[in-house]
Amino acid sequence: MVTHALNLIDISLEYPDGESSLKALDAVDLVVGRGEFLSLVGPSGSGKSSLLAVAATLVKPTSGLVVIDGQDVSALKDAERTALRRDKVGIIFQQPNLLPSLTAVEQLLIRDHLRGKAVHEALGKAHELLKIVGLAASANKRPHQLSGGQRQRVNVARALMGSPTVLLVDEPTAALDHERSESIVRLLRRITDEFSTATVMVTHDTEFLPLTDSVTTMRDGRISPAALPSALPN
Ligand SMILES: Nc1ncnc2c1ncn2[C@@H]1O[C@H](COP(=O)(O)OP(=O)(O)OP(=O)(O)O)[C@@H](O)[C@H]1O
Repeated sequence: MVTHALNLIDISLEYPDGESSLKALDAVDLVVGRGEFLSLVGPSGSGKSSLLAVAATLVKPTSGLVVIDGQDVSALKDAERTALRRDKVGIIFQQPNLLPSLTAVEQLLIRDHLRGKAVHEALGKAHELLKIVGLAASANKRPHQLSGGQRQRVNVARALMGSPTVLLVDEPTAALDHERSESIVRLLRRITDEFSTATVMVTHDTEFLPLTDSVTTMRDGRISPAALPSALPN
């Protein structure tokens, strides 16, 4: 049996809303394999960020299964889920959220440092990743010395430090101009190919969709039927 990197099965997510509840996700199924780059589009409020949060194991679904690398996340204790997230999931948010006082390479090392791991082990990897994202010459620069696009590249490199199987990306180009946006999406394409990550990118930039392998459309908390292959014209 093929194990998919990310498998969401019949996921529903309800948020309390006064007396009743709001269904942010409604019976969503999603499968992403290693080396696959999927883009997630849909109107504001359709559930894209909620879906990423559930896939990232940051939010527990009301019902349904999240399976990462063959492991059913709902069966895990809190500490085990945190460990799975750390080891298997890379998350790239819209805003890089870099620490102002740290250099680019230190941004990549801080996680291992906080976990009490010897930083010298990670140093080689951090420099290698900065090279991959095109920042070899900027390893010792602090965020204010970097452009918006360069900061987002540090963000991408940082997400790769844990060698994730699943890479979840929430609107990585929202704060960037056209040229920098395209180069970030091209970088995510290259990373997906080179590291065989299962990459899911929420985006409003429809012009970059051809750089991804497939497009999934959400509407009112559901995967829109138009995005299903069976609904496409023959
Ligand atoms: N923490 C929360 N508590 C209550 N309702 C929420 C919460 N987060 C999201 N929602 C609601 O869930 C629905 C889906 O929101 P979500 O942020 O997932 O949509 P989205 O497609 O990512 O939107 P956008 O493109 O604007 O970021 C919306 O109706 C939203 O108001």
